[in-house]
Amino acid sequence: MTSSQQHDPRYPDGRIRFGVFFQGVNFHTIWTDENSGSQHDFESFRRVIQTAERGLFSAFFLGEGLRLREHLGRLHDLDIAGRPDAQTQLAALAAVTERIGLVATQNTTYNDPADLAYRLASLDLLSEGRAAWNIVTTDNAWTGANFRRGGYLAHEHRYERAAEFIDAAKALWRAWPDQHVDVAGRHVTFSTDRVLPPSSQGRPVLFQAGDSSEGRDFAAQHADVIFSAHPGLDDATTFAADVRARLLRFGRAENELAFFPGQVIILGDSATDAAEKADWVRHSQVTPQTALAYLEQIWGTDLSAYDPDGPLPDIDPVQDETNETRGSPFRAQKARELAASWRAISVEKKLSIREFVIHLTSSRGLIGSYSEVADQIREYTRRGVVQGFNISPYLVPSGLDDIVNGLVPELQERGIYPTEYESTTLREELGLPAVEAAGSVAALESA
Ligand SMILES: Cc1cc2nc3c(=O)[nH]c(=O)nc-3n(C[C@H](O)[C@H](O)[C@H](O)COP(=O)(O)O)c2cc1C
Repeated sequence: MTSSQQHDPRYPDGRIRFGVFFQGVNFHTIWTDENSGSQHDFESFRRVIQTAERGLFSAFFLGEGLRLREHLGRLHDLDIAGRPDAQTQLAALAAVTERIGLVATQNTTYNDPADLAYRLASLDLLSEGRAAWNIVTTDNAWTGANFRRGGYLAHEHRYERAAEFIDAAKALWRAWPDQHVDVAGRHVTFSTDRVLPPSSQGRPVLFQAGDSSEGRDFAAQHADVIFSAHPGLDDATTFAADVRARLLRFGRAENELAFFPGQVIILGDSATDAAEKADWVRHSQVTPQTALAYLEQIWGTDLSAYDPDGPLPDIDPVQDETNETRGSPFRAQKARELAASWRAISVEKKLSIREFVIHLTSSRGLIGSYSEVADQIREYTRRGVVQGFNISPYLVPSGLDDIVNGLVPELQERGIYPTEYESTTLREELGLPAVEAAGSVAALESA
């Protein structure tokens, strides 16, 4: 493709789509701001989703965080303090919207496929073809502690189970009107009938979020959309090339999988205005206590005696897994290495604990005036490396207002954003291929 081309020919409509993303457990949303709503109130989510729909967003997307982060008996100060169950919330939101997609993140490690497939099919049917499932394998034992099977699965077994799980769910979704499904795999075993007809989009759209080689293979084999943590232009380009090579290996076309990285967008009337806002956002997200809690995930020990405006701790992490922050994705043996590299960066850049955590967690994002950010987004559509951004608002419920009121019109003027909803189902809205008709496969043989 030459730079004179308007967009990548593999994606003829050349448009970007937006989703709005609520992280599972995080300190991204500034719930402490006086203009923020409550993370329990329907009203917060109603306002966000209706603003997103006014801005023609493709999807409202919930991450899954079934436990709060806890370290040495203390909860993280800015983590959201629990949120209503995803499918209940999305079912309620389906009733106050008409076109926007509804995405629930649900893990394959602790759920059971017949039950989850049924619940997702219910949301899909009741929302008239707007449901999607973001498939994750979830890497921590603390989530497992919520479930009867408990515990934790090693990485390779998580993806082995995920593959059986998705095959079983797809078999159930196809088994209409009157087919019986028997599954007898290593991880998944059940015998049941499908009880619901397919929705107008056939089955829920499948997103996937997992970044390891196994995770990328899983997406290349099974997903319709990959939700990535690679939002920067160059990073997104390298990531897309890697995953497209995998798609070809699994016999799928390069454009059969849409790329939707998470993204942060901070807008201002001028570049300076946006930079000032970004600075305020980052200092609001990373409070002194959050900065210490962030380091405690790696150091594995109480750092409350350290000054957040002083240097990083010169002690080594306590390499005892029982001290790990519950929910931390880091394994203890990597902590010492990571701590040494963080210390080196902070010394080189002369950063205090708090400034270092801000530096580490804020390297991403599209920040600028409305027209600058619209031009940056045009570059993504030219390269064809992302088909959408899953935008995390830093304020709820007002965080999408400037995007919908100011950025969307700029993108529409450039011809790179929809000007209306063109379809009634999420699958069509995202330009994804149709799924095979229900009833086409009798049953899944033992996996
Ligand atoms: C962009 C992105 C978003 C994710 N969101 C969630 C989430 O909301 N809930 C969750 O339990 N795991 C989430 N995960 C983590 C995955 O479940 C997975 O456990 C983790 O990435 C490890 O898998 P991997 O080794 O393939 O990367 C997310 C991962 C990525 C890359």
